[in-house]
Amino acid sequence: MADQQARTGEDRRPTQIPVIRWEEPPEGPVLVLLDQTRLPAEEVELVCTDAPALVEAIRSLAVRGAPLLGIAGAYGVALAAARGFDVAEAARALEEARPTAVNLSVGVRRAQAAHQEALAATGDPTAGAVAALAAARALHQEDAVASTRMAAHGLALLDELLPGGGHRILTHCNSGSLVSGGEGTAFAVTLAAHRAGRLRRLWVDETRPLLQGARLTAYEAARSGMAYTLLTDNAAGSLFAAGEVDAVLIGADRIAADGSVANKVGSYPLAVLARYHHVPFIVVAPVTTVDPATADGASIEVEQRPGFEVTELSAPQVPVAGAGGGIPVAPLGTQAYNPAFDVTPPELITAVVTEEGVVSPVTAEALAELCAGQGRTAA
Ligand SMILES: CSC[C@H]1O[C@H](OP(=O)(O)O)[C@H](O)[C@@H]1O
Repeated sequence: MADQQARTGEDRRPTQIPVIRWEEPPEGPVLVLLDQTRLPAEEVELVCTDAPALVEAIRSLAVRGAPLLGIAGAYGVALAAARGFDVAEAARALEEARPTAVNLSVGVRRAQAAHQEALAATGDPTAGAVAALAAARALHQEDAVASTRMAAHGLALLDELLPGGGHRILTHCNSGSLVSGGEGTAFAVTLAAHRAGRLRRLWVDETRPLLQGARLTAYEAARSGMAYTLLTDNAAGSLFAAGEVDAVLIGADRIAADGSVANKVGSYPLAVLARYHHVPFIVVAPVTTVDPATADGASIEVEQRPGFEVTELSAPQVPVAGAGGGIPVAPLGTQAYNPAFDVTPPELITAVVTEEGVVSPVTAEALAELCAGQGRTAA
């Protein structure tokens, strides 16, 4: 059935994509971002010289994905400090740019704390700026290491749950290098399975409305050479019914203290399908995505995005047509419901894979122990 549609990647470029970098040209430090709204058609870089520009890049999803938002937020604080802007104001604006991914505030607060500590110790704004940049670089590097470790833990879990190899993995949204300082979270596990010769196929949900799957995961899968097949979000159910899915792997934007997981909208229905069809549903995320201060799923703020993202098909090269500049696919004036995320309860999650290991079953106690190991508690 699907074999003839299976693609083997045509592009052999490195799988590690330079999504973010700090540069110090003569005119002053800048943050350079790969503009993910232009992918896969164009690889265009954005140059941010201040926090407001970075806030806009975050809001438009030019830079996106929980771990990368944390890294970008930390660099944003460093940029404000290095250019002499109000660091507290920049930190506040960055944290408020998108509410659901906890990593954003974790990254911002880590760089801001480093800045404040150095400034208090020396009274020297340059020392503060240097400390904020060091914190951002450290977070960037830590995330790369975490990505490698999550990939190893995740592959070992797949091999344990699915003996015999030839894994057929379904993923939703995008969780590769485009969300990470390394090769990503859930996608990094599929990459590890591919390199080990144990990935039979990656099923890629297109992930309406912004198509992170079709535009970004397919882009990353093609670069890796793995066999992958794109599908509409609506087609996932029939794949489960046909017995074509061995496991679901997704990322996360915030994991509450009770184990509830906020991830791209469409993740919760996949968890229900996986439970009904007795398929493992695996969340892959760094420990920084676990938020001890958010008690449960109902406490997670789910970002509501503009309706035009649903009522229009947008593409950079499309001349302005609808309110959002895209091609209307609904009558003008149509109201749309557009939550960016949904929440999956812990009882539907087989395991959470982090750089510290696998949590299964997903319990508040196990997550609390994980966070305590990194000195992060609800207080
Ligand atoms: C592994 S973090 C990636 C995570 O972020 C995505 O959201 P967005 O594209 O809106 O930033 C999605 O929830 C992914 O699972």
